[in-house]
Amino acid sequence: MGRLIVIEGVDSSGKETQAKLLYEALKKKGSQVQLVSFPDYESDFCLPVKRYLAGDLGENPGDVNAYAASAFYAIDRYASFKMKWGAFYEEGGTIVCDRYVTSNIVHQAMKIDGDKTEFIDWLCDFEYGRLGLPVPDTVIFLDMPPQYAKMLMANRKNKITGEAQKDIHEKNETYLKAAYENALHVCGHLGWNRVCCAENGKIKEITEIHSEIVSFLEKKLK
Ligand SMILES: Nc1ncnc2c1ncn2[C@@H]1O[C@H](COP(=O)(O)OP(=O)(O)OP(=O)(O)O)[C@@H](O)[C@H]1O
Ligand SMILES: Cc1cn([C@H]2C[C@H](O)[C@@H](COP(=O)(O)O)O2)c(=O)[nH]c1=O
Repeated sequence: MGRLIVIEGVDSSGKETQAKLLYEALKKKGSQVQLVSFPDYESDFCLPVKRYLAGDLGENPGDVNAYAASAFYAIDRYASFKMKWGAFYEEGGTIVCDRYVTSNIVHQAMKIDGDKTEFIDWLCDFEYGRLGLPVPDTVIFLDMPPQYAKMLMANRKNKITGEAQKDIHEKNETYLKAAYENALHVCGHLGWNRVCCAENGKIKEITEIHSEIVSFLEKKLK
């Protein structure tokens, strides 16, 4: 088996940026490494996710319950594993993943009122246990508080349509704040590795965050 490193965080926290930099750094060091990203918008298996995010099942994220929405994302993930990176991982390759099952834990578990343990247990059993997706070796949580993520999101294009329009999660500030609060909670609870992305009232430089991730991994993988 290989190694699975997940970069997690709320919307526009810098995951894609940091996952790419980490992938390039590992490749430069000679690792056998593949960069993977979820949702896999290029895949046909992603259609239910795209339609959910476009609001075809309701404009409010809560219009699709946590179990149904998680299943959409899980199908997309399963297809990606089978078709794009499972064999590489099983032969010992390193996967750097921009979002993973952990995104369902951040963005779907928050739809459950009160204690989320039962849902998270169900989800982990479903995706890791029943679907057979690998459990991450390391989850790096980019802690970008919502006020800063909002600034980074402002000028970005929609990843599905390439236009300015936001998806149903991105345009719902209440949802984004609740997702962040839930992320902080599960990060502590599930032993994810938190990297602070803002300090003294401003967002840290991309290179500074990257260096922190690299030095953390160097210590962990020693
Ligand atoms: N530390 C940073 N400082 C300034 N700009 C940043 C920083 N990190 C990322 N950005 C910029 O913010 C935007 C969002 O970054 P990125 O796409 O990496 O986030 P993301 O978490 O992958 O987003 P999404 O949740 O939509 O997948 C991009 O335009 C990126 O260049
Ligand atoms: C993989 C995955 C994602 N989500 C959520 C998180 C975001 O709000 C959207 C789309 O992601 P993007 O990176 O901003 O394009 O979907 C989720 O709820 N569950 C998942 O497994």
